[in-house]
Amino acid sequence: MAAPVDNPDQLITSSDPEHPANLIPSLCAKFWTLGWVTGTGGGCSIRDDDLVYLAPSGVQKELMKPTDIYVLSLKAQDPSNRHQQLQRTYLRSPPVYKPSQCTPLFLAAFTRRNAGCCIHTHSHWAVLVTLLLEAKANNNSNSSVFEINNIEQIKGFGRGFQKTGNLGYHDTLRIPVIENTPHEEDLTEYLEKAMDEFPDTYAVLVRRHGVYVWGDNVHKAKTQCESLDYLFQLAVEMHQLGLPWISNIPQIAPQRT
Ligand SMILES: CSC[C@@H](O)[C@@H](O)C(=O)COP(=O)(O)O
Ligand SMILES: [Zn+2]
Repeated sequence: MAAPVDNPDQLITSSDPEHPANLIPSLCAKFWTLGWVTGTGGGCSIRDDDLVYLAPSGVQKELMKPTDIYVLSLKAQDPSNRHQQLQRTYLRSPPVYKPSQCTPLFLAAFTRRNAGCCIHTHSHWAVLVTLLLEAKANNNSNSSVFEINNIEQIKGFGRGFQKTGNLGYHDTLRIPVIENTPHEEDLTEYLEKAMDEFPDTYAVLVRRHGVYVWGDNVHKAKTQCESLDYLFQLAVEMHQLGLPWISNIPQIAPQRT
């Protein structure tokens, strides 16, 4: 169990706009304008070394203040109890809320991938891609993975956990899809299974729900989430035009004189 902090509010008080307690509200306000966290859905969590900063549950994510933020110690969590968030201990809790239902999913990204930030969106494009995959499955294709290649924005993704560099233009980006569950925290075991099966993925789609995207730090989580949303929108529009997501186009050798 983490030692109690003398003044818990110190953990969320800073004039630095990059402090997680300031950054979570400002990022969520930006994400709201993109339709990623409207109607209280979606959210974002940041890890700074051992400290994890989390939003409350069921609040308008774009109107949050630093004083609404929860803080917990990662190493103080009981791994056998990580899905039962009512028994989780927090270093700092706001007086009137419950912590986000997404907490165990964010913690999975922090503990299993050493992520520094995890974003959950309810983006229409993410949901539509999972619906298209579901519809395609009726035509005998695999509905549990989204695949796309030969699109420039794929270069916005890291190669994978503990690997250096980014994917290349001709690489295939693969994002696993898990089925939705009535309660958000029950997604955790399926998200963890998808992480095991796709060790290099930085995202997991949730059917008819949205997507979880993480990165080594806030910058990487945000830019990967933006790249992914761009690709999901493109994929939906490609489908409407009858264009395939996977194409076998020839690699052009660079002409250097
Ligand atoms: C519109 S309710 C959405 C929630 O059930 C959940 O999916 C979600 O993304 C946000 O959960 P929250 O507990 O408010 O952080
Ligand atoms: Zn959600």
